[in-house]
Amino acid sequence: EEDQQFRTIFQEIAGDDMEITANELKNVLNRVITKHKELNTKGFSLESCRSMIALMDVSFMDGTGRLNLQEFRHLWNKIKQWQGIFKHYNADQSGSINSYEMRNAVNDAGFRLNNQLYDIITMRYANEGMNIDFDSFISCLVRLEAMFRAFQAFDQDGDGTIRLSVLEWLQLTMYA
Ligand SMILES: O=C(O)/C(S)=C/c1c[nH]c2cc(Br)ccc12
Ligand SMILES: [Ca+2]
Repeated sequence: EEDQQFRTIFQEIAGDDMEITANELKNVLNRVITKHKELNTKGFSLESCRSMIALMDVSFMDGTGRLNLQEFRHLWNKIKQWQGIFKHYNADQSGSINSYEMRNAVNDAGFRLNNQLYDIITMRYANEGMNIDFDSFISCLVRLEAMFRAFQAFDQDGDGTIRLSVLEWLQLTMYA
């Protein structure tokens, strides 16, 4: 039942081609965002939406440049889960969280990183005040989760290491 409802939403956004483009994703995410004033964000840029689609492509191994139902459902459920974590740390409704809260939020999202990675995330996603706004927060977690999934997809024997030629490496890093 809930799945049918979701399929209907997807169909409405995707249109007859049954695939969601970056522009369609931007429209639907920003429409939802306007209903959540406490997120205090201007919404996702087209560039962030392109990146989210590429990351779903990479982690679902189907480079279509658009979201099919499976990819959209995964992304939608992840954003829904992660926005809840963001709201928990955005108690003052400032619309951003600091690097210490980010470390806890990343942990709450189920990721176990090392100090160097937390610093890298702050450097890459925080603003000059060392705070991370909602869209940066979501963009960071979408990338983190997609890169974990892509590694697991490459690590067939599960030994924790992967072998990539330079061109395979470039395909991954240039697209995602
Ligand atoms: O506050 C809630 O109960 C829900 S269901 C929030 C959201 C559920 N999906 C979302 C996507 C974006 Br973008 C922003 C907020 C939400
Ligand atoms: Ca795709």
